[in-house]
Amino acid sequence: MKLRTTTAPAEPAGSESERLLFGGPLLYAARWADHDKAFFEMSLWTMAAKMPRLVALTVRLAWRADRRSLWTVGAGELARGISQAISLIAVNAVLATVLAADTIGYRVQAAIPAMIGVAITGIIGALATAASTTGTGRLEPKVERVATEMYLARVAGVELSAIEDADFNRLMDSAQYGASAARRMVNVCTGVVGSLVSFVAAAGVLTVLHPALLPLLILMTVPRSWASLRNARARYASYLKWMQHSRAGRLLSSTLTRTGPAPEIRVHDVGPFLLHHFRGMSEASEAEQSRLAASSARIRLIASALTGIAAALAYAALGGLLATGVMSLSVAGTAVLAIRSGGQSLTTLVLQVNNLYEESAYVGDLERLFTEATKYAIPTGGTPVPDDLSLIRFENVTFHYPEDADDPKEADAKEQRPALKGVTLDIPMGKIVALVGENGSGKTTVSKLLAGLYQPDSGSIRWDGVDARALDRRQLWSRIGMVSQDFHRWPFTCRMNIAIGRPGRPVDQADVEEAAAYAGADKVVQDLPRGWNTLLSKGYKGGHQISGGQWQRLGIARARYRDAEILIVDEPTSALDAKAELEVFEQIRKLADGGQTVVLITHRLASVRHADLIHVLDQGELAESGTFEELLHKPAAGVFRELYEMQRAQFQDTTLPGQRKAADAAERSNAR
Ligand SMILES: Nc1ncnc2c1ncn2[C@@H]1O[C@H](COP(=O)(O)OP(=O)(O)OP(=O)(O)O)[C@@H](O)[C@H]1O
Repeated sequence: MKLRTTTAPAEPAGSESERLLFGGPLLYAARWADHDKAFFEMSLWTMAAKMPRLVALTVRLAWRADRRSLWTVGAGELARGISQAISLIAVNAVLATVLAADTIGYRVQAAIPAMIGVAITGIIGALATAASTTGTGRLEPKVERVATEMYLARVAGVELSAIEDADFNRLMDSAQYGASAARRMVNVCTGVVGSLVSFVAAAGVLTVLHPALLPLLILMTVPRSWASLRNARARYASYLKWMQHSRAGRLLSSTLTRTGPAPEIRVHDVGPFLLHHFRGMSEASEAEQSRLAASSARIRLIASALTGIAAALAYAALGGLLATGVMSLSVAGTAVLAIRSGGQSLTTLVLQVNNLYEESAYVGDLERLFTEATKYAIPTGGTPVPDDLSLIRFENVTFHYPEDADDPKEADAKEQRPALKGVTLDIPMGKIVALVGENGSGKTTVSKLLAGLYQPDSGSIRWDGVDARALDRRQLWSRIGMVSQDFHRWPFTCRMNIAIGRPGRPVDQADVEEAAAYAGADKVVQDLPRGWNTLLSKGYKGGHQISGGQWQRLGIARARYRDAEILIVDEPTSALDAKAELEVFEQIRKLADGGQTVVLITHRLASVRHADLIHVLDQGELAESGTFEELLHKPAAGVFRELYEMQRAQFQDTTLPGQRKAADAAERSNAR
């Protein structure tokens, strides 16, 4: 049985702003893209089969978050339903006594115990509802927190290759809504349990009163249930269709309020332009909202008319039963009450089940992320890293970056070039090893493989003969400090930006200051308004911004503070002034004197003069290796010498004030 026969919503044509700014209907990875089709093609049975698992996941999350509150909610809902059933039976007793053939005084007196029963069950029902509401209120934020923590822990524990994988990325994107959906599911599940218990209570009472009444109750609720299902599905279909559009609208508004683009928005006067398109995109989705509201009103109107007809049928049947003497007046009165309360419960139940399904799609993504994250999880344990390490060797290492699987046709058409191909090189401990080569030659890739962030496709990286794949990865990382090209600028205090190099230990101010002095970051701190406590993020109160070169000094200080055996520095001086650059290279040289291994990636070839070993990479392959002198004085000029000559020529061409280039002078004398 299909819930709906129509297919998934067609691709949106896109608003004018969307076309102008984003080149047509947006190509973002839609977080619903994976399950929109599933939703629309899903039969009621598949849907019913899938839901218990997702409800169980939510219950497990709730159990983990706060089992006491979970018990409270369960017991509260059960008590509410039971009190409702007893209340109906008591009402029946009251009516039977009041309508019996006797004096009014006697009848009222006789009905008092049943009336007390109605009052007590009412009080119990109210208390149970209050307990359930309090429990749900306590559970909801905790479930969201537990689900978010699990999500974050799983994501933090996967390999870097998974984080860069397009499919996993899409899953991370959609699953991030799973935690808030799990929170809402707690409420919805409570609603389902509550309305189910209420419905069962009313249906039970009705069946006892007369078996023919139950189908009448169901008949009365069918139109309203149909309408609510239909409207919810229309809302959802519209949501799918317009999701990327709304996301783009939010992108525009957030761009206007973020600090990063703020200078350009002002200088280039982009504000009114963005506002104009924000309005354009909002108006397009407002039109969709109006269409939805009108269609929903229409459906409700039809449902109300059908409910009216069904109610008339039900009451006519009730009248028939009364007229034929099959049912007494008191039973008919109770039946009316039971039909009303059962009808309400059933409508709520259908609505809540519908909500449950909507939310469970998001929770399903969260569940899928948990499964996928386990597949890509960084292995725990392994061979201990040798204590007195003497050599790391890359043996015939070939490596491709994970491909973007978005367009397999494109991927097939263009055989991906490996980032590294058959690279064999040595990194002796306690030395300075430089990696040089042109842009894209594979230097950073070598450093990332060395740091255990990726594993080679073929070949191996051996730490004193042990394949790095077998090593305990956490231990391996504890030996490595890294200042990558795009090292993170933490939006924390200046002190924390250095101390985060050793996050597992308490902050040691003396070590922080030593590391800062080492990297020349002490001068940066002196100029900060609140010294070490200055928050290095402009968007917050007291936040302060520092220059790219100042950040770089902090990055180097952070790696120094980490005090790891192997320090990888990728373009450490790109943002430094000439004086600071000389200082940093001098400090790096001293590190090796102290026994630390430094793997230095740089384009400034003059700076690798003091390296013990230079590896030159060219298009992912090792072109040559040697010391600075060896590489410059090879009989046949290699890549290194070529690059070095080019850099040297740039400086020789530079004319200082009061000097004239030789060529210039020759030209002028010729002209004379
Ligand atoms: N995360 C990544 N995903 C896919 N390809 C990548 C990734 N990082 C680098 N590459 C590709 O791998 C190749 C080697 O890049 P790598 O960053 O190692 O070069 P590099 O020598 O460090 O360059 P540069 O001097 O510009 O920093 C390049 O072709 C690059 O496009």
